[in-house]
Amino acid sequence: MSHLEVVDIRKRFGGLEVLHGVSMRAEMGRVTALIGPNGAGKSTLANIISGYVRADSGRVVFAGHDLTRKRVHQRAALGLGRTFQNLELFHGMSVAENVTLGRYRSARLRWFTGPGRHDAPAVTEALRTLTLADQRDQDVGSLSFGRAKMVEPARVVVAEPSMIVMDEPAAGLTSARKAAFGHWIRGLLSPTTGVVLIEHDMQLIMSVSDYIYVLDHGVLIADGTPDEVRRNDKVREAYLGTGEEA
Ligand SMILES: Nc1ncnc2c1ncn2[C@@H]1O[C@H](COP(=O)(O)OP(=O)(O)OP(=O)(O)O)[C@@H](O)[C@H]1O
Repeated sequence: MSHLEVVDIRKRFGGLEVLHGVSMRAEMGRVTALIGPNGAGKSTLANIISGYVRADSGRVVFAGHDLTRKRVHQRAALGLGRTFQNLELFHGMSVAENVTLGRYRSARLRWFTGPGRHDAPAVTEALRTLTLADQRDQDVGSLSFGRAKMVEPARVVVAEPSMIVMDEPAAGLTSARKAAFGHWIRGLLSPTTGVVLIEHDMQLIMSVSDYIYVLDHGVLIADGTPDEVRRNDKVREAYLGTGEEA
């Protein structure tokens, strides 16, 4: 009952049909990846799951709740977390302050976190596991790109979500940082926590994912284990068309 499911989602922006009836399912304790060439509709689907964009039709169901008509904060309160493709950090505030803001996204936790509680155990733990502990009091604006990229996932996990949708969290990272981040993602998993990962880096995807959905031009062209997807001819074709290898 506690999985995330999207059922027959359709979305059109003006004359452009971006999602043509997409269905997928993400289980707790697993990394479920959503991959596909540029413009395939991955971020649009993430926005529909988290409530930033409304689908034209179809349903989003999480932990037995129909989220389709629920607002972003209601979805967050039910345990749905989301990282964004573009860094949305508050310059002029410290790393710890930026991360602490994530606690306020969750109505469930609001009572436990007063202003100035940058030392909440969840904040300290997120900073430690994402190697930001030494930078906790620095202005986020002074961080290197690689470290700044870790602030958003830290901000999301401190809300203690049970399903975390990550939109290209590793884009632009060095391969060493990507590998460490993949390890961190696996460490998030538990019987009550799952991850949906949108990512272009095939090495990262193949190493961290339990199950993969492949979207191309708004249509799911394949799904399966990393091995099944790697061997799929339609997937190879979609990626070879963009010059990338599956
Ligand atoms: N708000 C919008 N208005 C109009 N068109 C949009 C809007 N958002 C997305 N699109 C279009 O929808 C299509 C899918 O975009 P989307 O960002 O979901 O793809 P994506 O798979 O996440 O791509 P990428 O991997 O490049 O991030 C693209 O053609 C994009 O231009």
